[in-house]
Amino acid sequence: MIVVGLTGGIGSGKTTVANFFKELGIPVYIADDAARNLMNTSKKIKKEITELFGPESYTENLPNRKYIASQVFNDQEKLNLLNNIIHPAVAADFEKWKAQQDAPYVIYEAAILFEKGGNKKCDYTLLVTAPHEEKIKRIKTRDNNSKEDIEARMNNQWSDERKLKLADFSIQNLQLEQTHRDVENLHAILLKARKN
Ligand SMILES: CC(C)(COP(=O)(O)OP(=O)(O)OC[C@H]1O[C@@H](n2cnc3c(N)ncnc32)[C@H](O)[C@@H]1O)[C@@H](O)C(=O)NCCC(=O)NCCS
Ligand SMILES: Nc1ncnc2c1ncn2[C@@H]1O[C@H](COP(=O)(O)OP(=O)(O)OP(=O)(O)O)[C@@H](O)[C@H]1O
Repeated sequence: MIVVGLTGGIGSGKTTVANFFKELGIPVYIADDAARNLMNTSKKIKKEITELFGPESYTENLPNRKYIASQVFNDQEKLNLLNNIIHPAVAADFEKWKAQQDAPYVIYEAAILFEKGGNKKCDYTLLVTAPHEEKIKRIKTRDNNSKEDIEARMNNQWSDERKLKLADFSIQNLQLEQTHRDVENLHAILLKARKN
C-alpha cells in the first residue's frame, strides 16, 4: 500500500486538500482527528495526561483542550511530553487502519509530519502552503483564536521553506478552484506511482 503523507502548517488548508482526495475515492487518515478520538476514549491516555497536567486537564471524561493548549504551546518540554503520549498511540492506530484499506494509495494527514520524522514512513510527501498572514486570517475566522495563540503553535512547526526542501510534491493553496485542479493532477500521477 502506497502511503502519501500530507502536511502543512496550521491554517495552510491541509484538511481542505485531504477532503478533495476523499472526493476522488482515496482513503484519508487525519491524525488530528485520531488524536482527538484517542484522548476522548483511552483510559491510559487520560491517566497519563492527568498525571502530567493535573486534574483540570479533564472535565468528566473529556479533555479540556483549551487548558492543555495553554500549557504546551509556550513550553516545548511539556509539548514534547504530550507528543510522546499521543504520537505512539496515533501511529499504532494508523497501522491498524491502513491494514483495512483497499485502494491504490492512502493519505496520512498530519500537521507535524517532517518535524517528528513521520515522513520516513511515507512513500511520498505532499506539502500544502499558504502565506503567513493568510493562514492567520483563516484560523482566526475558523477558531476565533488570537494572533498570539496561532503564532505560538506556528513556532512549534517548521517553516514552509524548510519543509519545501523535503517534500516530494507541494500545492500552494490560494484559490480553491486551482487547488482542486492541482489535487486532480496529482491524483493522476499517484495512480501511476510505485512504492518508494
Ligand atoms: C494541545 C491540544 C489539546 C489542543 O487542541 P485543539 O483542539 O486546540 O487543537 P487541534 O488538536 O485541533 O490542533 C489544531 C492545530 O494545532 C496545531 N498543533 C496541534 N498539535 C500540535 C503539536 N503537537 N505541535 C505543533 N502544532 C500542533 C496543528 O496545526 C493542528 O492542526 C491538541 O492539539 C493536542 O493534543 N496536541 C498534541 C498531540 C498532537 O500532536 N496532535 C496532532 C496530531 S498527532
Ligand atoms: N484556499 C482557501 N481560501 C480560503 N479559505 C480557505 C482556503 N483553504 C482553506 N480555507 C479555510 O481555512 C480554514 C483552515 O483550513 P483547513 O482546516 O483545511 O486547514 P488545516 O491546515 O487543516 O488547519 P489546522 O492545521 O488548523 O487543522 C478552514 O476554515 C477552511 O475552510
